[in-house]
Amino acid sequence: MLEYDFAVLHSLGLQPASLAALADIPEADHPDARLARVTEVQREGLFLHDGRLDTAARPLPRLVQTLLAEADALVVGDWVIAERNALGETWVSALLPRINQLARRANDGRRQPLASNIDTALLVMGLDHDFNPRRLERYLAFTRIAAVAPVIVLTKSDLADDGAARLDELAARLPGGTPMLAVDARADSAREALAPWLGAGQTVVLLGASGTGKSTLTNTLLATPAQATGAVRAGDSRGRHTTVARHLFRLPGGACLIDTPGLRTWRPDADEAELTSGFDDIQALAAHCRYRDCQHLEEPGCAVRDAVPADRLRNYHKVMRDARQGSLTMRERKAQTAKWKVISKAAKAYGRAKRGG
Ligand SMILES: Nc1nc2c(ncn2[C@@H]2O[C@H](COP(=O)(O)OP(=O)(O)OP(=O)(O)O)[C@@H](O)[C@H]2O)c(=O)[nH]1
Ligand SMILES: [Zn+2]
Repeated sequence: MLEYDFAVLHSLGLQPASLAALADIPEADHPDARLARVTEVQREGLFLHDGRLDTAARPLPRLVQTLLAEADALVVGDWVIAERNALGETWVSALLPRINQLARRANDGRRQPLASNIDTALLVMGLDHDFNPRRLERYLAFTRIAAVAPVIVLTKSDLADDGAARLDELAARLPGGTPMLAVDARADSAREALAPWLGAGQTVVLLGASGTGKSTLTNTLLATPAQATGAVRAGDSRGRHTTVARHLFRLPGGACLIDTPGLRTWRPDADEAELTSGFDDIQALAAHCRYRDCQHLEEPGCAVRDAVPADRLRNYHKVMRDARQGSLTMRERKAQTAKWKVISKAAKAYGRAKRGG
């Protein structure tokens, strides 16, 4: 059985639940096997961290195939079993079951896994002109489906005159219980406000539209209080982010921050039924609609339409439309692939016939 130092791996975000399946993974029995976390994924290879060392590695082809069969792939945040061979190469042989995962549906309908094993998603939105409760509502539904705990982070509190009113508006509109805070993303106080979710071994992601302050917040979180004083920091704040260009990196307080292209603004990989479960008030009311397949549009006897605020219902319909569009292109793509298979078979047969004749 594979040996590991839990304290060291925990500092990289390992949770006991990830280890539950270890006994069932044959690769873990290999004498050279060790546990590591995927910190970056590139086209050809990836980077792993084992709590002490950063190593370039590649997944074994059979692992790639197994995952591919389920439209899956290794992502940043995964816990894996890796082995170093006599040539000094590191190969990933197995993937530990994920606690959760954020995946998105690309425009062509393909599923694109993005990041895994996340404790908290910081949903970032500006209190300035970017303020958009509907978008936040969708993000909340998405994180709920992915089983990732959300925290709403409203940036640019220093720029908003009516910040308090907007906070009240959100509190009235959104399901209760979601932590919500307003910050100036540039200030040390933002780091202090987020401290409860940034303890050692916690893994967080930042989700939000462009320009909402994710990079600014990242730089603030990366700065230790001593560094964060004076003009020095203001000058190199951008540079600091780029020099730590790992997609999973550790914050001074010991949390892991995943920042991966494509994760920042994201359309989830979920079907209509799953998305409905993200709007649990609508789901509960739908049981009382006259028609089982009620879309909550014009149908008579709809229990949802009267009870749910119009704006929230419109938002729900938008999410459903997007989901349907995604699955449509998915079907089209499958049809396309099937057609290509037939064509290439025909082409091969034609080639054989020609060579034969
Ligand atoms: N005054 C003020 N400005 C902020 C705050 N947060 C971000 N900004 C500014 O808003 C602009 C955009 O912030 P970024 O951090 O680059 O936004 P982003 O979310 O990383 O944007 P993308 O990289 O496009 O995804 C920058 O000029 C920041 O300085 C804030 O809390 N207060
Ligand atoms: Zn209905």
